[in-house]
Amino acid sequence: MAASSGGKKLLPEPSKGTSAASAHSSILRKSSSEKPVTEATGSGSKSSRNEDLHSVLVTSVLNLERLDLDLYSNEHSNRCTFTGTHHWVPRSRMLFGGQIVGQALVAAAMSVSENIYAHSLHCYFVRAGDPKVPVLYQVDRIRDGKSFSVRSVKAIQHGNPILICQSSFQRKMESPIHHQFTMPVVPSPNELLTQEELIQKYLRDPALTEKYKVGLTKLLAEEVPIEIKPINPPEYYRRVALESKQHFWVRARGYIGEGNMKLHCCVAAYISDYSFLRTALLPHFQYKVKFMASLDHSMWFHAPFRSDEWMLYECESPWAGSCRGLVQGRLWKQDGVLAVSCAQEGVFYVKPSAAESKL
Ligand SMILES: CCCCCCCCCC(=O)SCCNC(=O)CCNC(=O)[C@H](O)C(C)(C)COP(=O)(O)OP(=O)(O)OC[C@H]1O[C@@H](n2cnc3c(N)ncnc32)[C@H](O)[C@@H]1OP(=O)(O)O
Repeated sequence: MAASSGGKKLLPEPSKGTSAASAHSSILRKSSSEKPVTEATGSGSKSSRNEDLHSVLVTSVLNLERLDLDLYSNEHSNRCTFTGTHHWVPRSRMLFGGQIVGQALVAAAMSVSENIYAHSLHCYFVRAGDPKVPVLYQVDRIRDGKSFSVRSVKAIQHGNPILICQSSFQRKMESPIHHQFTMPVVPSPNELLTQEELIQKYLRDPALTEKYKVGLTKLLAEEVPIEIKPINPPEYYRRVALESKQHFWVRARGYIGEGNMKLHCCVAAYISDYSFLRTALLPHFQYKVKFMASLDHSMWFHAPFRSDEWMLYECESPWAGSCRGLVQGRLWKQDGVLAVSCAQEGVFYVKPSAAESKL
C-alpha cells in the first residue's frame, strides 16, 4: 500500500504485478507511470548508460516498506545475494553507515510535505548494524514550522537503536545573500579511470604479490552501488605518508533521472560515507587498522544536484587524535556549484604494521 502523509499520496501505487507483500514504498518519483525498473548497476560513461537501467540504490537499497504511520523497514527492499537483507556490506561486517543514513533520511522525507526539502542532517552511529537482520526506522515529528520542519529518526535492530538521526527540511526560499568557495581544478571524469579499471590495471602488473592480488580481486567483486573515479590515486602498495586530502569523482550506479531532490539527497547520503573516513588515515601508512568505524555524520544540502551524475568529492582531514579522526567533504557539481557539505568523526584502533612491499 502506498504510504501517505496527511491524506496526500506521497508514493506511486506499486507497479502492476507487484505482490502486496513486496509492494513497498519509495520516495516520491515524478510520476508512478515510470517504466518498470530493472535492477542494474549501469556503469561506464553517461552515454553508454542505458536510461532504462535504474539505479539499484533507488529500486532497492533506499526503497523502504511502510509498516505503519512513521514506521518503515528495509526488509523487503535490500535484496542481496549474500545476506538476503542488505545490498552491500563493507568488509568490516558492520552495516555500511551511508546505507543507514540514507534510509533514515528516506523515512524522515516520507513524513514531510512535498514542497519542503532536506537542508541538513546530523546523526550518531550508536551501535554497529547487524548485516543479518533488517532495520526498522521510527520517525518522530519534532516540529513543523512555517518554513522549517524537523524530524528525528531512530534506526532500530534487535530492539536497540543503531543510529539516531535528526534532519531538517526547509521551504524553498530566495535570499540576496549568497557565496561559496571556488571548486578545485581537477581532471574531468572522462579523463580518468574508474576504480574498477584502476584495479584491473594493477592486477595486470606481473610483479604483483599474491596477497595484493587476493585483496584487489575481492574489492573488484564487491557490489558497491557507487561509481568512483579517483584523482591522483596513490599506488596502492606505496607506503609513504600522504597529505590527509583526497579528491574523486563519484555518482550512483545506474540511472535515477530528475526524480526529486529528496530522492537525490538520500542517495547523496549513501554516497557521502563511502571512502570518506579513510581520508584521515592517508598520512599514517605505518599503522594497520584493527578497528575503524564512523561515530557520527553530518550533511548540509546547498543546491539542487543529480546524484546519478558525476560530482567531485573533495575530502580532507584537518585533525586526528585520541583514537579519533575528523573528515570534512564537499560535493561539487561539474558546473562548479557547491551542492553538499559533509563532516564526520570516526574511531580508529590501529597497530604498527610490518614494513612490506608489493614485490
Ligand atoms: C578495516 C577496513 C574497514 C572498511 C570499511 C570501513 C567503513 C567505515 C564507515 C562505516 O560505515 S562504519 C559503520 C557506521 N558506524 C558504526 O557502525 C559504529 C557504531 N558504533 C559502535 O559500534 C560503537 O558506538 C563504538 C564501537 C563506536 C563505541 O562503542 P564502545 O565504546 O562500546 O566500544 P569500544 O570502543 O569499547 O570497543 C569497540 C570495539 O573496538 C575494538 N577495540 C576497542 N578498544 C580497542 C583497542 N584499544 N585496540 C583495539 N581494538 C579495540 C574492540 O573490537 C571493541 O569491540 P569488543 O569490545 O566487542 O571486542
